[in-house]
Amino acid sequence: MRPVYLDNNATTRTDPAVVEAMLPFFSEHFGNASSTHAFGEHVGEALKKARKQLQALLGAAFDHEIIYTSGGTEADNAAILSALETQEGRDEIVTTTVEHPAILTLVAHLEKTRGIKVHLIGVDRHGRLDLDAYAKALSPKTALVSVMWANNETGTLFPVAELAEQAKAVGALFHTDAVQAVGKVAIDLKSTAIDMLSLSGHKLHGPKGIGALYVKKGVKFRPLIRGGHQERGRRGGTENVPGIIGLGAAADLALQHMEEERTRVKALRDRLEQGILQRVSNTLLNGDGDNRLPNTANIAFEYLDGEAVLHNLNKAGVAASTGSACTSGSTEPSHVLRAMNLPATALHGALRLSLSRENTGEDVDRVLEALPEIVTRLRAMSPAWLAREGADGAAVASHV
Ligand SMILES: Cc1ncc(COP(=O)(O)O)c(C=O)c1O
Repeated sequence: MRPVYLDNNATTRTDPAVVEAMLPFFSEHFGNASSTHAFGEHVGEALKKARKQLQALLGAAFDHEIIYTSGGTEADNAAILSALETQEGRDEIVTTTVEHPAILTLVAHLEKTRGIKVHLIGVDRHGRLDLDAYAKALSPKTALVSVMWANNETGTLFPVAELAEQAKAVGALFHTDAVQAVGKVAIDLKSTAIDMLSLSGHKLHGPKGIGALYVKKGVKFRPLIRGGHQERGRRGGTENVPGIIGLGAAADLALQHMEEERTRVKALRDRLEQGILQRVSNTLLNGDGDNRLPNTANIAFEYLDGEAVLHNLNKAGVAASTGSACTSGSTEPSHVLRAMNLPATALHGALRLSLSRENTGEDVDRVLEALPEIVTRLRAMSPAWLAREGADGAAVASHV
């Protein structure tokens, strides 16, 4: 049976059209864009086109606002470290408890090694940001605010445009990790106060190992990687030409399909989610019901271990995740779900199903067929579930 892939927030399949666009740049057009001969010139032209394609997806005012990086993690690191250098006299960072480790690991390191004060803003039960705490944390000492556009585990969207306005009012720079949002939601950076934005090719059907940092015109930037004059001196090193061409092609496809795919994928996701919630008892939907990426469903099965559900789903030919790819395999509950204060009964039982434009109604049917039976079987073997049934039975008996 054809495997069903529902782990698109971890990574997506590179679109065949993207691969096709990249291929000539490994062999036929192998030149270095810095070279002045014909081999290099052709590459230079192709890179310019790719930059325009990404600019269009982001709604950036200028194509030189884009700096290519090796992915989302590098873009996040470059943004934070640059802001600390350029924002003289300011030594505080405001971010959230639910960021990706690409942000959280770095800010913890900066706190420890450089004495930077980090304000971690919390979220509520539905993953919504504590806006009062955010407003209170901002001050003339804030160098940078970094708040993700969309959460990788729950898909919850943060109101980044408004948050950026508030940051601007205190003179802080505003960065957003939009790795999960780019290609899935409409973005028009020229109409926002967002100063910097990170993205990653492999989350939007582009290749792995390529990403970008958008830096608004006029915002000072200090390179993370110093070297040659590539990227206008803002990121040294010979360009990953096939990767950049692939990212451009992926951006172009995302823009072409976004409207139509967003509606179709959301309808599939909603049917999947509702189907699970109706068929399986003691399930919790994690994340902001309305304000969410159209492709992400995060559901916790009480009294179960998400890893066991995942393992059984894998055996049924369905690939999904229990949380972020970087932390799966560890038995620790996700930091995002912990920050959301999930009940202890559900904390270990989360399953993330993330769709893409490649999924079909048949994929949804396959999960809806397999999952309820898996949960019933695992619960029948779960001491916690059986103890709960006993406890509920006792409660009903005493009530009667
Ligand atoms: C929200 C978020 N930020 C950053 C990253 C890291 O991106 P990359 O894999 O390109 O380094 C990821 C990838 O999982 C992500 O989901």
